[in-house]
Amino acid sequence: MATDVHRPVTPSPVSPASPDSPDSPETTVDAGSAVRVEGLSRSFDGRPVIDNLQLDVQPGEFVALLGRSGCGKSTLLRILAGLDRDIEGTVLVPRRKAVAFQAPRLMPWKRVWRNVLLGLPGKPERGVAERALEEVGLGHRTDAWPKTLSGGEAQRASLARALVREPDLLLLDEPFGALDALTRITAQRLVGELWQQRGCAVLLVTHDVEEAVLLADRVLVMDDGVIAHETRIDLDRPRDLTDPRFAELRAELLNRLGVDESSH
Ligand SMILES: Nc1ncnc2c1ncn2[C@@H]1O[C@H](COP(=O)(O)OP(=O)(O)OP(=O)(O)O)[C@@H](O)[C@H]1O
Repeated sequence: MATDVHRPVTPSPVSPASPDSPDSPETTVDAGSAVRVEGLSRSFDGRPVIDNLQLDVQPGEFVALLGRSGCGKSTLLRILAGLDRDIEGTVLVPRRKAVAFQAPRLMPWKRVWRNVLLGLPGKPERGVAERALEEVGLGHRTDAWPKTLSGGEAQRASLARALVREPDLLLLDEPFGALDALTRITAQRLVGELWQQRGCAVLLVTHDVEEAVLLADRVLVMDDGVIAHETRIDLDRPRDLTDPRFAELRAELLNRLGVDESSH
């Protein structure tokens, strides 16, 4: 079980008053959490999108985040990634974190391996990128230009770029959203395997209830600016989509999301 794999986590705060800094007095969260969010609020133009939200993610835990469009999932993810600091409340995350978005965001003028190393501190060697690309099954495209990659390959390159950071927390914002159904299944399987091998915590934002039940230890539903519901996925891995319990959990979550299954 991946939850047995616990990496040491050095939580670091993300807040307006204290950007990532080991000296911050807010670095007092116990190392038993990969993410700790307390009283988080974020407004846009006076309209609260996140409103006094609490969240805890354990080291090595795979958490999926569902919620209707516009409920604030990506906003929460961006805050956890440290990309949005205009917040109230406390956010503690490990220093080693990485994010992958729905759009792979590769620099077209850099070869794939250089994209993978982009933004890494120091002078990482090509071999670091090669190993990560091998891990995601893209070793044969190390020297390719991004524009020659398929959608699925570009998404793998984006994942490799996240993995070279050796994250304790991997933040995924609908990483499979733009992929065709078959490529998506392969990519989901890959993420599940990488997570089990790496033992990092994952927070996956998705619209796909089945994907959430397939991959996550725990599925959260966001509504009205808070985590309104959570479902623990008590299924062994690898998960069997034909298991009646799988269907039950899927139905429960669809119900929470206000989706009528009969019209699905
Ligand atoms: N920079 C911004 N300025 C103003 N409003 C914003 C900004 N970013 C997000 N919002 C608003 O905040 C709300 C939440 O957006 P967010 O992208 O977090 O939703 P989401 O749940 O990820 O949606 P989706 O599932 O459609 O991707 C939306 O109403 C959006 O318009």
